Amino acid sequence: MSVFTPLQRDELEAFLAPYRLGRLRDFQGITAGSENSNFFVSLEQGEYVLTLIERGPTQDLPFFIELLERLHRAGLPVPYALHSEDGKALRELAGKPALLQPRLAGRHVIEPNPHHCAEVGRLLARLHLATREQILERASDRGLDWMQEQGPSLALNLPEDQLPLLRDGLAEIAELRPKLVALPRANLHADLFRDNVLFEGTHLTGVIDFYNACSGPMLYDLAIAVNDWCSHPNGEIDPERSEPLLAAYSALRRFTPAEAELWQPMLRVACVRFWLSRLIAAQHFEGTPDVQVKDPGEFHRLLVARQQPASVLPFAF
Ligand SMILES: Nc1ncnc2c1ncn2[C@@H]1O[C@H](COP(=O)(O)OP(=O)(O)O)[C@@H](O)[C@H]1O
Ligand SMILES: N[C@@H](CCOP(=O)(O)O)C(=O)O
Repeated sequence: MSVFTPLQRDELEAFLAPYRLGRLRDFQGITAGSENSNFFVSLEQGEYVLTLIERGPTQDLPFFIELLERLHRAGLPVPYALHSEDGKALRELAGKPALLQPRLAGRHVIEPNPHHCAEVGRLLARLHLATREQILERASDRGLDWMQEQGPSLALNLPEDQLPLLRDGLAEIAELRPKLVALPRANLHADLFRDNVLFEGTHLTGVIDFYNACSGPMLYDLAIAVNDWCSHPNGEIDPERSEPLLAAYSALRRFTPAEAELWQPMLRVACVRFWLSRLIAAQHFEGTPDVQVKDPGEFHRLLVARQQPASVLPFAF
């Protein structure tokens, strides 16, 4: 999104003082993103990102802080909350929960090639391996139950010809639910889209926006990533990108036969999840200045394409 909560220089200076990072040189709101208000903050001692949390239950913020701290300690290129001089990682600014994090280098890649995709596969495997032995439990607030709750009312506003697809998607989720939740679990990013990853060349330098992170089946993270990183504009999966992503992942963690069996349905579950959340965002924010609204139709196209077998999980090697 965008900046939902504008900041004045003097209130920002007062907020930053306890980090002891020198004087404020400059700051600017970040227009990318869709959930929170983010600002690039330039201080004498370096470059930072300030996030004001705009959505979601604030009782979950310690989860995000602990997860990122753990991933940072495991050597993953993630932001993590800096502590002020009185030891606080989570503070408040303009009435919102606020975090100050180091600014990661790199840029978003809009048209990824097979090398970028392999990096994304490796990163996901590292994230899962770093957490699966000691999972920090958090149910997604946009998980399977949420889809079943939201789907029917959102369906009411869909064009007639899109309805059956959503209805069938929700029915499949209900039917497969016991199998999906029994898949191998870890902590998930659960939103690993291109606009949440930074690259320098083909080297992955940062993963951001962990506010959908949760515990759940690792395969779901793969499905979310493949849908976004490896799809043609018509929604079909491009094997030249999906195969390197899945191969790089499985070189670090082998897929199980149950994961291979559920791969196609999981790709559809991930389509339904983001189709619904984009429909909600479009309802709330369409036409609002400075707010980026992503096209729900993209996930309709992807879900249409995922009705045919789309890609194979390399579980055998
Ligand atoms: N730690 C960071 N380092 C560098 N850039 C960042 C960092 N955090 C956020 N950004 C920038 O801010 C933008 C929005 O951040 P994001 O977390 O995706 O927002 P939202 O929570 O609103 O979806 C990103 O696209 C990226 O350009
Ligand atoms: N990356 C998603 C937006 C994040 O999902 P949300 O449920 O937190 O809005 C997208 O591209 O739709």
